[in-house]
Amino acid sequence: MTIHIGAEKGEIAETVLMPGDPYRAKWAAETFLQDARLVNNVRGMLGFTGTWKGNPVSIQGSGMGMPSLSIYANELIRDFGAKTLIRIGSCGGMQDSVGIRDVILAMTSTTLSTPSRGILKELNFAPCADWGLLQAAAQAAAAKGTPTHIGGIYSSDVFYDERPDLNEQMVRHGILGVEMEAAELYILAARHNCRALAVLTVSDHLLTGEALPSSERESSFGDMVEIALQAAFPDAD
Ligand SMILES: O=P(O)(O)O[C@H]1O[C@H](CO)[C@@H](O)[C@H]1O
Ligand SMILES: O=c1cc[nH]c(=O)[nH]1
Repeated sequence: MTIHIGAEKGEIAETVLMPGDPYRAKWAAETFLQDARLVNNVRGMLGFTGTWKGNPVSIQGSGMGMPSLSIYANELIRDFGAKTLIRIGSCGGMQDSVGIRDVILAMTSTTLSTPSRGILKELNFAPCADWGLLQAAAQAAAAKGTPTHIGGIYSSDVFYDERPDLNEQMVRHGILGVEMEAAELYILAARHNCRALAVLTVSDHLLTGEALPSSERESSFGDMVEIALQAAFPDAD
């Protein structure tokens, strides 16, 4: 048990999927896991543990933004022994070629800052996904036929952005989408010798203004969850 996660030692699996939305955690656990049970409800940041094709899996909400993600990822890694952390998030599309409901696999993430800036100082550290997870997720997405894009994303500290010039530069430099957690997840995984990946579903589009309602962001992104599970356990059948 930690300050933010009420599970007992051993109740969290080594593989953890991390949506920002705790209700997406509940939906994903109830939809995709066998024998899923609630292991955390501190602050309503729901966490569940069950199995997928016989493999233990936890699904723990991270909250929104890198400071919140950092709390949960730190405790999952340092106190509960998590080794593989896969974000299952929503994002805003930033390229014409990226459509609503498409999946983005984040190879790397650009930021203005992260909670790790205090220790990285002047370094422009390049947060990157675990190659094995990325490769397995790409294969899983191709096998499903899900429209999928692989490349760089932008992890922003703000949802309501007042710097359109920054978004313009992201678009110009080929960034596929914007979300708010992946960069710090990748940095923490690197620091603690864990594996991390962000599998994202495009919920809205910065260029077209299209947007899905919150109900769909909570419980309709099944391809993303299956791709994440298959990436974690590529040999499962
Ligand atoms: O849908 P989730 O996983 O929360 O991800 C995205 O949605 C939230 C903003 O609405 C931010 O957390 C952003 O990263
Ligand atoms: O962080 C996010 C998530 C979804 N859509 C956005 O525009 N930003």
